[in-house]
Amino acid sequence: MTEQLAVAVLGASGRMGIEAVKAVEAAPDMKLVASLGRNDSLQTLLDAGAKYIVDLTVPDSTEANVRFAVEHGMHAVVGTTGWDAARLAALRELLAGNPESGVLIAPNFALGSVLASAFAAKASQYFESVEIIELHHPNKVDAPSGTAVRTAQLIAGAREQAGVPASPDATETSLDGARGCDVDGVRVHSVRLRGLVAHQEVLLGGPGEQLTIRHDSFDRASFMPGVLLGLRKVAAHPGLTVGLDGYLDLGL
Ligand SMILES: NC(=O)C1=CN([C@@H]2O[C@H](COP(=O)(O)OP(=O)(O)OC[C@H]3O[C@@H](n4cnc5c(N)ncnc54)[C@H](O)[C@@H]3O)[C@@H](O)[C@H]2O)C=CC1
Ligand SMILES: O=C(O)C1=N[C@H](C(=O)O)C[C@H](O)C1
Repeated sequence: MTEQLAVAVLGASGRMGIEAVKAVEAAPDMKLVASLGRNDSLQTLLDAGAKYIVDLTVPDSTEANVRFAVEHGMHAVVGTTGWDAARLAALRELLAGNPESGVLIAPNFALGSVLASAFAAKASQYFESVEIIELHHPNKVDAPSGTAVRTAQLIAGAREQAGVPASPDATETSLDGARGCDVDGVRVHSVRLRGLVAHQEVLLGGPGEQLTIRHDSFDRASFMPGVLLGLRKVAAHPGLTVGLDGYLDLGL
């Protein structure tokens, strides 16, 4: 039998961390060597012999955690939000000096969500208007969601490449926030509602028609196959990969 992957979960007491601990423990090709909470020292990773980390913490912590992992020769699978362009650029630079390590920053681990974002980007080249509505549980600390930001960036890139002009919008006066926020020219609206987990709709409008591409995560179990896939693939992809689609052959 091949050697088991020595995995540490950071944020292990959180909503996602609890699921990830269970998923790694149940995976025959993995061994959970450490589970870290907010007050645990990163030194624990070295003492436990971790070779892979799964980061499911908070935007304020994730950058330092990944930096530590890379500087100590580990691979990192990261679901935490907050990886803006400046943070990604700093990480790329760090990885250039540590070329053995692989890092996956995955805004969403659910396969359906990854597909929905890719389909939306493709479809957005053929519609005049596009807007995103993301809907989440009310305990979420960041808005808009990382998934919505990523989806908007993919859409903006696809439309720019296809030469599609900005979505029409005649708004002259509005209350603050009424038109959501602007991510690379795409309007994103955030809903926080008790009972929800993680959901997103991309609305695409053309003359006399609308296409809606919707994905729903009803349970955090939906994210676990993607976490395990990321762990199995990350070492074979040194450097930085943004989006689980980087490990999939979507052919879109
Ligand atoms: N990529 C994906 O598919 C998904 C990503 N997320 C993202 O994952 C992150 C976590 O989400 P939840 O589990 O819902 O949040 P949560 O708030 O339930 O859990 C975060 C946990 O991290 C802990 N923590 C904070 N700093 C830490 C540190 N330095 N070391 C270790 N633990 C630390 C907190 O005490 C807390 O227990 C968020 O950024 C969320 O947006 C959530 C769901 C899916
Ligand atoms: O906080 C969450 O719950 C989620 N966070 C990620 C995001 O911000 O996109 C992924 C998923 O939407 C759930």
